[in-house]
Order: sequence, then C-alpha cells, then structure tokens
Amino acid sequence: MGRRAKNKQGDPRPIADAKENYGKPSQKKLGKRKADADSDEVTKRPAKKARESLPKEDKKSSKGKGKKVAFAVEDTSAPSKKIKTKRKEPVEEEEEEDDGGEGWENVEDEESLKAHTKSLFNDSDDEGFVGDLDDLEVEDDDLLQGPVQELEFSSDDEELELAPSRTKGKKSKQHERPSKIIPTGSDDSSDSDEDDEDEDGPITGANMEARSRALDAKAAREAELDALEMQQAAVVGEDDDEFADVDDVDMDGEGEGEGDAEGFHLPTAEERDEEKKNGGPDVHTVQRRMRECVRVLGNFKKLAAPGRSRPEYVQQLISDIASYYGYNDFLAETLFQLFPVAEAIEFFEANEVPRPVTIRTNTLRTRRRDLAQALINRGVNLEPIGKWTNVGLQVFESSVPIGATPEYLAGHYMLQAASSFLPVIALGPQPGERVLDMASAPGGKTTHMAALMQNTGVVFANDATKARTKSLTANVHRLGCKNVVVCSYDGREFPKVMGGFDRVLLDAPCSGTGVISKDASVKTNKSERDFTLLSHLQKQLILCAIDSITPDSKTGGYLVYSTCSVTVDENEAVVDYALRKRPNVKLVDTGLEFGVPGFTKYRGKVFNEKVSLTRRFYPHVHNMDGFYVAKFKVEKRQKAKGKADDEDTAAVQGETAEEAQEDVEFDSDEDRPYLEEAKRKRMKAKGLRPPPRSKPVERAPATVSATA
Ligand SMILES: C[S@@+](CC[C@H](N)C(=O)[O-])C[C@H]1O[C@@H](n2cnc3c(N)ncnc32)[C@H](O)[C@@H]1O
Repeated sequence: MGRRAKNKQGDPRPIADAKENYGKPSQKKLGKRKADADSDEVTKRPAKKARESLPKEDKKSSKGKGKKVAFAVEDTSAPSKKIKTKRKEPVEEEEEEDDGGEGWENVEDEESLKAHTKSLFNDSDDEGFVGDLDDLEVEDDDLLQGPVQELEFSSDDEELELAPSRTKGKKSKQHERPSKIIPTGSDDSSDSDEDDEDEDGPITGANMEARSRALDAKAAREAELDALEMQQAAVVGEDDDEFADVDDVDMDGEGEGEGDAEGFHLPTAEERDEEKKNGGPDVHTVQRRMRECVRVLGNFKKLAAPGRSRPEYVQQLISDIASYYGYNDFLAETLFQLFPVAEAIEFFEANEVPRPVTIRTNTLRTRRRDLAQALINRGVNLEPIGKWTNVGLQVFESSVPIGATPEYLAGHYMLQAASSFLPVIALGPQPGERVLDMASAPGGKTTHMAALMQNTGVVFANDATKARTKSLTANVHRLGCKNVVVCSYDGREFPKVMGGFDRVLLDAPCSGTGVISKDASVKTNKSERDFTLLSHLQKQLILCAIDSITPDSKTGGYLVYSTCSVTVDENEAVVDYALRKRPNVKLVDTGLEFGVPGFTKYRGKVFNEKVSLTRRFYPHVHNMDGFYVAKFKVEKRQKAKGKADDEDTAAVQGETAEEAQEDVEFDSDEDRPYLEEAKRKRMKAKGLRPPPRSKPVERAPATVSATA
C-alpha cells in the first residue's frame, strides 16, 4: 500500500466522525491550534466547532439562487441503501433495529442477496468480462505487495488502504456514511418520475436504488448550478473590483444588516502585524473573525465598518484561512480567489474531509457485480458509485483491509479515486488502438485503458520517474494487462521517441491542490515559483502530447489533458496555451456528464471561449478530489494563410516529427528563464556544472488574449 495514502484516506468515515478530523492541524502551521487544543473542546476540534457554530447551508433556500451559502460543508448524503450481508456483525443487527423496514433489510438469505446484488449491479452496464479467473498469473509475490509510492508529484491514484472498520456499537450506519459521490447526467433521465414519487411512495428494496440515484442527480444539478452561478458571479464581480464577490451572501440567514458583528473589530494592518508577532490570536477569535469577514463581504455596503475597504476584509480573511487551515499565504490566496467568498470556505472545509473510498472493477478479470458479491461476502459494505461509471464501487465500510483482500491481490480491482476515472472515460480508448499514457505511474489510468481496450492494441505507459515505474509494472501485472508496454522517458522527448498515436492521455504532473484531503503537505510545501515551473512543464508536455498524435487516425486523434489540481495556471492557462501554439487542435466536449465548465476569464486573463468545454471537479461540489479534464481533437495541419502570428504556426506546416519536436522548444522571453532553469537542473542532476544564470529580461506582465 502506498505509504502516503495509508495515512490519508482511512476507513470511510461518517460525516460526523470525519468532522473530528477537521482542524487536525497541519504539522507546520497549526501548532498553535494544537496548543490551544488542550484547553477546551472547541480548540480540540476547531474546524468541527466552526462547522457547528457557524450557520449551516440551507440547501432549499439557496436552490436556484446561488446566494445563500454556508460557512460549513453540509452532509449532502442521499438516503443510502444498506446491504445486509450473511456475516452479521453486532453493529449490523443494531442497524437493523434502527433502520428496520428499509428495502434492503428484506435481503436475508444468500439467494436473495445474490438476486439483489444482481439487480443492483445490472450486468447490462458492465463492460464485457474478457478474462478468465484461471488465467491469473500471480507468480511473483513481490507483485502482490502493492505499489511502491514515490511521491514527487501529486497523484490522485495512490493505492489506498481501507483499514478494517471499527464502528461497532454505532447506532445507525445511515449516519456513518460519507456523502455519495455526486453523479450524473444519465441519472437525470430517470429522475423526474422518481422525484414525483418521492413525496408519497414508500421506500422499498426495489425502488431504493432508483430513488437514491434520483436524489443524487438532483443534488448534483443543484450543486453544479450553484457552483456555476457563483463562478459567474465571481467573473462578473471581478470586472468592477478585484476583490468583489457575491454581494448578497447571507451567511447566517438572519437577514440583511443583522448578525453578530457586535463588538467585532477588523484589525488594521499594524494590529495584524502585532498580532502575528505575538503568535496570533486564539482559534475562537480566528473563527469568529472569519465568520464576520465572510458575512460582511457578503453584503459589503450594508455591513462594512465605516472607512474600511473590501480588500482589508479580504486580506484579513485570507490570512485567517491560512492560519486556521494551515496553508501558506500564497496558496491560501490562490485557492481563495477561485471562488466567491462563501464558496471558498466550503472548498477549504471540504479539504479537511476524506473523500469516499472507491474502487474500479478490473473487467479484464471479473464483472462488477461478481466483485461486489465477493466483497459483500467478506463484510464490505459498498454500492455502485453512480450511473456515470459502470465499473466503480464506493466502499462505505469494511471489516477487512480493502487493499489486501484475495480479490485485490488477484487483480479484480484497483483502489482508485473516482475522479481518476474521468480522464479515461473522456479519452475513450478503443480496442486495437495505439495509445500513449505519457505520465502514467502508478498506472490507475493505464490499467483502466487496457481494460477498455480489452487487452488489444497497445498502451505505451510512460513515466519519467523510473522508480515509479516499479509500481506501474506491478499494477500492470496484477491486473492482467497484456497490451501494456512500460517505458521511462521524459514526456518532452516524445514524439522523438515514438509518435503516431491514436490517443494520448497526459495526466500531467501537478501541484495536487485537488487532493489536499489526501496529502495535507500540499498546503505548505509549494511556493509561487513551484507553481510557475509546474505550469511551464505542463505547457511543454502538452505540446509534445499533441505532436505525438496522428491526425490520420481512423478511430481517434484525441488528447485528454488532466490534472488533480484546481489552479487556473495548471489547467485553463495550459489548455489555452496549447490552442494558441497548435492551431491544428481544437477542444471538444469531454463527454462527461457533470463537472463545472472551465474558466474562460480569470482575473484579467481571457482564454479561448472553447475552454468552457473543459471540466472542473471540486471536492465541495462533487465529493471527489479536485480535478480538471480537457479533451482535444488533433486535426491535419493546414497551410497557414498569410503570415503566421507566431513562429510556432509556421513551424507546424508539413513538418517531420523531428521538426515538430523542435517546434516544442520554447523561445519566447516568457519561457526562457524557465527553460534555462530546467537545463541547469538537468545538468546538475548529471553532475555537470551549470552556466551562470543570465540576467532576467525586463518585460511587461503578459496577459493572455483570446484567440478564435
Ligand atoms: C499525476 S501523476 C500520474 C498518475 C497516473 N496517470 C495514474 O493514473 O496512476 C504524474 C506523473 O508524472 C510523472 N512525471 C513527472 N514529470 C514527467 C515528465 N517530464 N515526463 C513524464 N512523466 C513525468 C511523475 O513521475 C508522476 O508519476
């Protein structure tokens, strides 16, 4: 099991329990909170208290308005189903009493359990099972130890270990479950009828699944609408005032002008410095101040103290967010700016909660319903993730370590974050194709692609970090993928190494700001410079990925670019850059049924309007890791009409692979310092002495302009 993941995503926790993890100080910054923690209950679990003491979201009142937003993240769990297994733990019996009468409680004997499972995991939506259990080649014990994790870059696909659950004695599992992963457009089709029935029909085993999905779909629609509206509000507001946000957020639902501002004083810059010198205020003060700042920023004209500006409140809030949640100031500000004020708090709160544990059925070895049955028999409480995936299962509770079951060892499933399914679904590799996974370790997506291709064609699974290809190879073997070739090149060497691919996945090395709930070190271990360097690496990689695809592909010609980060510089800015540098590619719909459209404008930058076809996924909206997916179609290169507007355009006409590679080279002033820095690093790594740094070129700050 991954060292890191082991500590990060444990057993699926009920939202109530998960709250106890809130405010678990990140090593560096929250020592203060820890120290306070001894004094009383509030400081022990600051975030939890914050959630409890702060106004809760009123989903209904916010519906369709996107105005009233909560400080705290609500448990949006849809009513869950329960699977009663043959193995009866005391806790199960207790639950039965609590939740008796639900449809699932009727599933008592093995036969009905099987029938029930069958209906739940309707085979019709399962990918074809193309393997044979007798085929299993589990010869090498080492391969069964699970992947070695070497975490240089953030990855969403860590192998997660679900420790045996210790929830005996808890009253109701309904309340223990984490909220479901928000799906699904396809659910929409069936939900209208079911919505109607919601009001009057009793919940039975037969309708439980459908009704649960209808509720999920409804929640998804509402959440996405809210997020979209808030995103739009942010963009509109941006034009007037850099710090403008939703002006009418009513944090406490008490109505305009009211609230608990009494006695609240927004510190001046000097007072803030003084406060910092003295070790900062106690956690109660920080909480209260955050709440007040959010409230005031939600209705600034009415609630602001005379003479105090919006940026002052914003600065105070960002500073408090940084200290309360344990981020460095740069990252706190970068993430804060992505959302309207109140939504930003939801995002930070969601980062304190583990995401649901999910697994992906390996259809090369088994079928989802057979896997589900086998795991249920071992005491695993699970259900399908949602209609949007026919291979995913969400694990709610398990009495066995989910990363060490015989089924796991035999490669029947991959422990994989739900968000990681998305780029592969978007790419849709076809049997017989030639596919490149440019940054592939530890292979969650590679093995998914191999399964979709039914072990035909070929997947070149590349990763620059040699050590990480060990875990990649182990997973490829464990899951029985026979169409995978593992290699280790810097992605920027493609297509020189090889080209002519039908499809390429570039799941790029990134900062991991989408997976903070798994890896809290991201909060503090990345500087502004790291983000800039990453963005440049991503830009170089995406051009190489594009150039590795053959526009002549009969079946494909697609690139999917994805990251487990939510920053604009690593996502929309990279995609926009690729569109500008490679006129022969265009963005196409990802085909994903949910997700928030990518930004087309962001803090003064204007991107290609088609960037709205890309999709963002957020922990507080979709209950998944933060993620980004863009899909490109690569077309034949046209002869440029007239003079090319940048030197790259000319270079792409009728070029050879070698020329295309040259084309990837960065030669603008913008890129030169980063190229030099990368070159220095490479030389150092080889034990060579790098040349002295050249003087930085003075230039006006670049703004990204829209292209047609
Ligand atoms: C987000 S992870 C990939 C996760 C993987 N796609 C999966 O699904 O399991 C990014 C990977 O990029 C690799 N990487 C970093 N720089 C690279 C480069 N220049 N070329 C190719 N791979 C690179 C890292 O070693 C890391 O394994």
